[in-house]
Amino acid sequence: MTTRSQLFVALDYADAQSARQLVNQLDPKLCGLKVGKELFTAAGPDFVRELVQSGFKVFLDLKFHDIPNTVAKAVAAAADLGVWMVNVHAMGGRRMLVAARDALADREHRPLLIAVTVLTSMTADDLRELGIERTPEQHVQALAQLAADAGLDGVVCSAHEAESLQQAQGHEFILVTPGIRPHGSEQGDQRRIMTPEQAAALGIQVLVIGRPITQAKDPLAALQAIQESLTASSA
Ligand SMILES: O=C(O)c1cc(=O)[nH]c(=O)n1[C@@H]1O[C@H](COP(=O)(O)O)[C@@H](O)[C@H]1O
Repeated sequence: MTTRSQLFVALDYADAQSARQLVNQLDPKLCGLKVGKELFTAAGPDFVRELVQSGFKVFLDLKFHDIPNTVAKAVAAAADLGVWMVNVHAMGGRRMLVAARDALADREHRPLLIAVTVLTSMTADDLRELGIERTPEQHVQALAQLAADAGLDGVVCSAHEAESLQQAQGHEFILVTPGIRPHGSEQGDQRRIMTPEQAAALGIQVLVIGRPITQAKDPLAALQAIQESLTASSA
């Protein structure tokens, strides 16, 4: 293998000002930035443009899940913001995924298009309650196959599913794994978790980490410590 994993910090802050306090200390060479539902709802597209203009790779994590026409228009609007990656829910189904892919085709700037499979906060029991009898691993596999068939660039999954997905889809298919928890950090609402070192050793392309950095006393030091441990473990 191994692809060097890129670290994306989940900027799950209540407003642009709080996010800026961390971003202003960061260098685009150190990490990418993920803007999710909380910050986007509060700070809007202008803040996303600001991050893009500062040179950061931005993952716009709005997990679009709607009828095909609506999702196609939404991913096109995301592309107009200049983001590096955007995601949709694989559970939106094949026609929605294909509509999203087609909306980005032939664009001068085409963000990577990634499908969320089974949220990293979910367990087999949660799936069963929804009437899904597959294990998370089986359901992730099936949804990843759907995403690959629809021509998407990769999936969001937990690091636990990485090896089986790499076997099924090859190493070009992009794996984005949240639920990353440095040793000793709090699990919170995440369920299918792994340490950054273990996830990086699997050759996962994008590791998403939020609270272990953003809730740390010194977020920059927490991020640097993770980066250093990744460098040390890959040496
Ligand atoms: O698409 C995502 O980014 C995502 C998918 C998923 O299955 N699980 C998941 O945690 N996320 C996001 O990844 C981030 C994880 O943050 P922490 O749990 O604080 O590290 C959050 O912003 C979530 O919204």
